[in-house]
Amino acid sequence: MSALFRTATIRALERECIDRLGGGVLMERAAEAVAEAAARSARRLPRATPIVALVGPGNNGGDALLAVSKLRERGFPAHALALSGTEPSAADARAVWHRWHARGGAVGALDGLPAWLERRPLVLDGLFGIGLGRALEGAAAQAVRLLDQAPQCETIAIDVPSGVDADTGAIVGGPDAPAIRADLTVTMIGDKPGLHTGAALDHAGAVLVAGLGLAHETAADGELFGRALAMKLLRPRARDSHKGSFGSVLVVGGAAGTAGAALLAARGAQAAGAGKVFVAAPDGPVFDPGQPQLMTRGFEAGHEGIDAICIGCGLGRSAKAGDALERALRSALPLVLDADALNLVADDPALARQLATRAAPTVLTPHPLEAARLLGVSSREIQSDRIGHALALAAQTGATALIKGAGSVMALPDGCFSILAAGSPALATAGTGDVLAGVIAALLAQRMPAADAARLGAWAHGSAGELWQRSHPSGAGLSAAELPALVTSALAPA
Ligand SMILES: NC(=O)C1=CN([C@@H]2O[C@H](COP(=O)(O)OP(=O)(O)OC[C@H]3O[C@@H](n4cnc5c(N)ncnc54)[C@H](OP(=O)(O)O)[C@@H]3O)[C@@H](O)[C@H]2O)[C@@H](O)CC1
Ligand SMILES: Nc1ncnc2c1ncn2[C@@H]1O[C@H](COP(=O)(O)OP(=O)(O)O)[C@@H](O)[C@H]1O
Ligand SMILES: [K+]
Repeated sequence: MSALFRTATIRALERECIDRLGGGVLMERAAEAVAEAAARSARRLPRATPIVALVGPGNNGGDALLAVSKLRERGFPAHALALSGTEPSAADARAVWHRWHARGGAVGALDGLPAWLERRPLVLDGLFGIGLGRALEGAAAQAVRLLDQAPQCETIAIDVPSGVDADTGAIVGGPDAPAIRADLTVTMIGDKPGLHTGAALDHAGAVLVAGLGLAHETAADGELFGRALAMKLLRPRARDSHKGSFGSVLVVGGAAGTAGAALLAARGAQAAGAGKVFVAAPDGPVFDPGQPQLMTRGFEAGHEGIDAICIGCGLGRSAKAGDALERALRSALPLVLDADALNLVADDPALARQLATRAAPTVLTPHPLEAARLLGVSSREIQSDRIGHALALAAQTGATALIKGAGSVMALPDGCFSILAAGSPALATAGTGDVLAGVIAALLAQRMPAADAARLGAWAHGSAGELWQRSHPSGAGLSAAELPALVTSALAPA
């Protein structure tokens, strides 16, 4: 499934369903999905592994308590530890709470968790879901810290790992605030953007969507772009083709000291299938001894014969660089703006105006700090809402905006967004972004629309990182120069 739903949409779907079916039905289904997932995990774990559910004050806690009840009916040793000893205020959770107590069920206090952790339980996190309104504190925060020190305990988060914002993927209260680290998140009704980008990637684990019987694909707010969608965009190379069929990319960048950045972009362009690749560098021609087919162009030369421009990698911020950017923005060619091209735009309102009025396809590929400069905020603010800021950047510039980093986000000026479901921390090394800029330019040169080029390019790049990590499990040591060959593999039709 690829549809992503914001909390407000989930709430609307939930209300619609409750109006139709009455309260309690969705919680029944949600708890069944959690119990099923927990039973599957428990069967893999040593016999008699206890299951301990952390029960919060809202309906997330209701899901957890009802799941415990269902697991006990199936014979599993499941137990509940509640954040509060008083009945929940949320109606559905309160009904579950009363039924549980009426049947003589016991609920322990959350401060009993340390004794349970000695028995390596399977933990169900039902502290908070989409109703989390502020940072975890008190006993809930303490429980999360204890679990962090017990990584050997498998954890299943109910709906959202407690502490994670379901819309943004940021930790509520900031990067150092407490949040559950789950092995699996069973998320209700539909998938959530906040499970797939930024900090959430270290908290959600695998994501299992429990649709609860609601049909709602048309209500989606965004898209999770993975292999299935990527494969649909791939076209086989025509047999009757020649190098002119696949477009010519001009890479503008590679000033003295950072020539490699432009050469990496050029390698990326070639790896993604460009017919011809040219490099124009401000301080004289640059060469890639391993890639003799790359051609050079004078820095001031025009754009004749070029189908897409990739500008900014190692470009520097000289007056000459600014002039080249002005010429590229003025051209009617598809354009990728990366690195110093983005910094130049951030510093110069005239260039920013030119970008905003550009009609030809334009893709911006900022990392969070570059995005921050363009939007006049801090990179911490960008990371606190990567999707919101990608949308703001697309709206401000009229371009396709790709905010890179774990769970890259692509946004369009019309308000659509995609999260790229591919990537690896192996890519966190200098020069990998240059390769990506070249890859996207090559797809543009092959006449792919900007949104498709950005999504497919970023997906292939992320998948290349994953491919590398498969044979290098530590994820350390990838050199950007190795990446293009892996991008080519990722772009192979299934
Ligand atoms: N209704 C249904 O049928 C279905 C519901 N579903 C389930 O319901 C979940 C949503 O339930 P929910 O709206 O009750 O919110 P939830 O996340 O449990 O927390 C809200 C409570 O926490 C409190 N609170 C918040 N932050 C806090 C903090 N930092 N520290 C302390 N307290 C804090 C807040 O109190 P307040 O902010 O008012 O003080 C309130 O009491 C959803 O994620 C899914 O699991 C689905 O299964 C589908 C079917
Ligand atoms: N932890 C990570 N997880 C996934 N992708 C990452 C991670 N860190 C970096 N990347 C990817 O690596 C690339 C780095 O680009 P960038 O920061 O522009 O580097 P450079 O300018 O050195 O080329 C981006 O595509 C980014 O998405
Ligand atoms: K939870």
